[in-house]
Amino acid sequence: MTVDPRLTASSDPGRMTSSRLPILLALVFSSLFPVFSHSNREMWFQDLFPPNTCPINAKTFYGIMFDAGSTGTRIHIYTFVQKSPEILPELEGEIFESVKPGLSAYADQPEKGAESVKRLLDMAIDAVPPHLWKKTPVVLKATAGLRLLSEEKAQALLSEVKEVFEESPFLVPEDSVSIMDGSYEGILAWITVNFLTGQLAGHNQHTTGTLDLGGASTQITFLPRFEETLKESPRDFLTSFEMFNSTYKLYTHSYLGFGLKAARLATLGALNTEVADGQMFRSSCLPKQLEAEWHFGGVKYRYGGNKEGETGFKPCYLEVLKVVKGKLHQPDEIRGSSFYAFSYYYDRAADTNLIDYEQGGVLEVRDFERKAKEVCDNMERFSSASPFLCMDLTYITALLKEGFGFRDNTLLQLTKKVNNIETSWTLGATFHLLQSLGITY
Ligand SMILES: Nc1nc2c(ncn2[C@@H]2O[C@H](COP(=O)(O)OP(=O)(O)O)[C@@H](O)[C@H]2O)c(=O)[nH]1
Ligand SMILES: [Ca+2]
Repeated sequence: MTVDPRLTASSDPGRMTSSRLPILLALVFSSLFPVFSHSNREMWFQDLFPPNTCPINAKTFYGIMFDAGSTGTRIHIYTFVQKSPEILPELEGEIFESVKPGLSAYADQPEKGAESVKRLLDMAIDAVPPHLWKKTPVVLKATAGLRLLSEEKAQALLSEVKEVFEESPFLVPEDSVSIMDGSYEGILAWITVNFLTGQLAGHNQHTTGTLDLGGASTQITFLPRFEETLKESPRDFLTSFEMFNSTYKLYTHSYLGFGLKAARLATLGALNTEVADGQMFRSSCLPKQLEAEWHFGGVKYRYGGNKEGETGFKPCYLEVLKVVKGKLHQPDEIRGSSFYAFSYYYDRAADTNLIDYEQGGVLEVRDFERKAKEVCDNMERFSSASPFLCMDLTYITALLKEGFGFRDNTLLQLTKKVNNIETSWTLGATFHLLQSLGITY
């Protein structure tokens, strides 16, 4: 088990990152927790402090959310602070840590998988003060990696994790360990991003759509502005979701098997096939002389370059096109909009210096294509980073253009953190959890 440096490099593991969004949170919590309790536990030394600064009145509460992704497991420990009964709570910060590989890699050793969760949960023991353990909910939601496993193997992993939770001192709600429905993954990430950018406060909302590219699945979510989109979209792509006293009618879909790593297998012709012993999968998107092995979802694959045949962007694009062309719904409305994009969109853009690793940045769709051409047509120069770099960039280009139907000049805001909080569905999920438990002081 190793710590994923890309996820932790900027997140300063184990240390609290602070993000105060008082006005926004005031609005959020007033609707999240409509019955607001006004405590009157007065202390003799309250008079020594100016109003609202008395430390004894500051109440802190926590929410622990695990993201069991296909490539790694992550813990997000959120802290909320209510400084006085008169002021509404603030999102104080997040502690974030991750481990690799993901739970699905332990399909045949569920106890070992649960152990990786336990190690992360130990961080929460240190982060949350003992007197709040019992009031702090802990939840794990698994995504595409577990969706792709057999029901039996997935359940074995989930029940081992449940045991770890039950042995912990935290509050374990019903259904605390589960596989999340793909549509929630998109909705909750959309809630996180639009909450962190302040778009969910007030009525004049200019929300932004979100694009998440995981290892095994990919999500697109936005708030449709045109009647046409509502009429033309498949019914199961439209979901009503209530949060912060508003109802959002969102367009969202999770495409299973279209995550970056699943797409590698699909391009190699190895997805959903019985892999024969010693079978070799070749692609024009890989360096000519390459021959190697790759483990994904508990299966070993042998792959390599087109020794004799063509390599480079053109043949690679044609290969990748087969994976996406005609497979995704293309809502007209998104062609002219801009989107927030994170996860592997961010990682690959940062790997190739299209954006700064810490700051992120704004790109056009065509920037990914330009970079894909540069890498694929000079494979020797780039293959030391990852032999899959050409395939990944070409897939991202094809997914955006031919899959979703974005224009060359569609703007993508590549973001890993907003106000020091990870742009992950986990914050949206924590709001939902706190709302359902009615946790408030
Ligand atoms: N910065 C950041 N990146 C994340 C987080 N969660 C997942 N990722 C990224 O998501 C990608 C992997 O997707 P993963 O969640 O394992 O696969 P999925 O199960 O298909 O969604 C990688 O690019 C990770 O860096 C997070 O909380 N913060
Ligand atoms: Ca994910």
